[in-house]
Amino acid sequence: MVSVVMQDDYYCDQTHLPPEVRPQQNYDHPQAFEWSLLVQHIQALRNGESIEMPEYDFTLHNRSNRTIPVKPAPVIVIEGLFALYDADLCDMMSLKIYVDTASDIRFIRRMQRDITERGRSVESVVDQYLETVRPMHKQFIEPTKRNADIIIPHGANGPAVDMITTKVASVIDQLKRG
Ligand SMILES: Nc1ncnc2c1ncn2[C@@H]1O[C@H](COP(=O)(O)OP(=O)(O)O)[C@@H](O)[C@H]1O
Ligand SMILES: Nc1ccn([C@@H]2O[C@H](COP(=O)(O)O)[C@@H](O)[C@H]2O)c(=O)n1
Repeated sequence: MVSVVMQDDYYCDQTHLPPEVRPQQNYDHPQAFEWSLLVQHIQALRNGESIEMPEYDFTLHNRSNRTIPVKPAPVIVIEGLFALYDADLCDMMSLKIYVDTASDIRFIRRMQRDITERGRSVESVVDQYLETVRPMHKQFIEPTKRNADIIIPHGANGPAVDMITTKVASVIDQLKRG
């Protein structure tokens, strides 16, 4: 019923870069992503074709050598920091949602996640946050709020989820009626 495409998995392949250089890249700039492949994959899913989504390994700062098969479905969810950035992708969306969360909460979650799941140190998370994550958020992510149909404050909450569920059900209903 739902195909989920994670934008993180479309970070550019960095096999050409020496491993010691990879951690220094700016991963919060739009150029860090392979947009053409993401757009191509969304178009394929919309045309009823399956895709092989790349798989990204944050511990290696590179794509893994596996892919994730994604089947087409009536609902396609694109989730990620830059989900509302690209105009071509936004044009294909029936519902655009920006989930807002306070910056201190984001930072705490990121610190815990990057250390437990992505092989990072406290120092590297703090350095990266100050050098790229924070300024790029202000420059590129925050403005994409303007592209949203719905802005959810304070993370997911019951009434917002109910509204989204109702809207998605109505889009599916319209599709069924043709
Ligand atoms: N609503 C929430 N309440 C508590 N912790 C959360 C919530 N959402 C995400 N987290 C935690 O924050 C961290 C980052 O979540 P993740 O899904 O990786 O975020 P991102 O949106 O950046 O991909 C994870 O450890 C996750 O468990
Ligand atoms: N090699 C990489 C690639 C990306 N990042 C950071 O991940 C963040 C996006 O992932 P979410 O799951 O939080 O959406 C982004 O802010 C990048 O800085 C990284 O650290 N290393």
